[in-house]
Amino acid sequence: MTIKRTDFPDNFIFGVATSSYQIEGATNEDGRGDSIWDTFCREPGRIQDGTGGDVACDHYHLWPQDLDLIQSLGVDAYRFSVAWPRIQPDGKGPVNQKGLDFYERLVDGMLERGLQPYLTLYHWDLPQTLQDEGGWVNRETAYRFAEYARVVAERLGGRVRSYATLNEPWCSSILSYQIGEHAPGLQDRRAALAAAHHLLLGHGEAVKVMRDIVPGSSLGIVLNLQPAYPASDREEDVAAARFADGTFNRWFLDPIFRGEYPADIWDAYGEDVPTVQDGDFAATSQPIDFLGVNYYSRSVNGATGNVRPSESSYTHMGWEVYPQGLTDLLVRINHDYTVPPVYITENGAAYPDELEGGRVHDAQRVEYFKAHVQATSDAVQQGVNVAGYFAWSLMDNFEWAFGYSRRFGMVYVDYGNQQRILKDSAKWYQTLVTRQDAGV
Ligand SMILES: OC[C@@H]1[C@@H](O)[C@H](O)[C@@H](O)c2[nH]c(CCc3ccccc3)c[n+]21
Repeated sequence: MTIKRTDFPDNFIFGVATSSYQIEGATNEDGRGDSIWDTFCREPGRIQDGTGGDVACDHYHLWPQDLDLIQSLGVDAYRFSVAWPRIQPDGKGPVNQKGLDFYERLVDGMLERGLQPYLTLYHWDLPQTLQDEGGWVNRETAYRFAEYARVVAERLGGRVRSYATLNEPWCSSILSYQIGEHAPGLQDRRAALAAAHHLLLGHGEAVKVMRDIVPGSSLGIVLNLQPAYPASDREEDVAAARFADGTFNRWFLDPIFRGEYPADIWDAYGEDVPTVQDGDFAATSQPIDFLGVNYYSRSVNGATGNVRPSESSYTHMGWEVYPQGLTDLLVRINHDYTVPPVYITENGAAYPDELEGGRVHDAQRVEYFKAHVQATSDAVQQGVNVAGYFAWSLMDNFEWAFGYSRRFGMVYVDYGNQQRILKDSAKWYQTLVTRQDAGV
């Protein structure tokens, strides 16, 4: 039975998602300051294809046509992010009015087209000047973030009703300061855990500030959550899965929804645990109006490392296609935590798309979306309050350390001429969200 729009509540939101650094380009235009990703991309070897976000999808100039494209898909909402370095080129102090003007025009463009703006304040493009002072490892950055949030909310508050503070603090801390694959590319677990704490503190401080400026708006945070399954029921495999669940998921869910770090992981981290000051957990765990969940895949954990089930299929990122993991994850967080309405703020897959006669037959991506939209519906049927689903991504874009070598878009981007071409998956999504028979 093919999933249909009517399998969801009438007020369920379907959308598409992007982020500033991945699509905008124009990195030196209208007063924008350097971000840590501009710096990172200039460091040889950091990006697989040696590229950066200087041009990307040239969305900074092509945004009217891109909003037309989004509107043509028939979606209800558009999840985008604001580039902090466009708003405060030095990360603090003077505000760049041209940067605010751009996002004001962009948001007005969404509203004129009947698209609900879902704004993310921080999707990884930290102003370089703040990194020069320690970045998220420096507790002060949390307060600079709250000041930035104030500036954005004061300008856009009358138009935007939904704000996510952070996109994936796990990526902005562990992947960036411990694993080192993302900017600023450090490998220091103590630094990473300090960064994670200050990101969550910044989230809390920003929510506090925004409650007064945009009363009645929906404030939340977006987490990448990855359900962890033991490779077998052997004790050491079960322990490995619990540790993975702890470092990936509970290390962020607990301070937000319980006002504490999980004790098992806190103990495992030993000397590397962050300095927690009085009042920090009151900030990190203050009430929010939604939780954004970015889901792509699961992990299967064994005592000697992750396992790749041979019977599964894998995306171009090497991630297992496992839609059941989305249902399991949503049911689990709904059971283990007192959560507000949940949005799937990102879900999608990269495949090596081929442009053939002006079309892209991305059958695997269509199947991926069908299965995961179905998995979302299954969670709703099991009582989880899921309020929306955003496909990652609207269009192919800069895929961080993979550069342009991975295509996640439901719309193909020919970077040679910046043409946008709807893939079959965009057409499938259009039939789903516009309630036509999803006969495809
Ligand atoms: O990789 C695809 C997308 C990125 O383009 C988005 O900017 C970012 O929000 C995003 N997050 C994830 C999941 C993060 C993850 C990290 C480590 C392991 C598995 C998944 C996938 N994506």
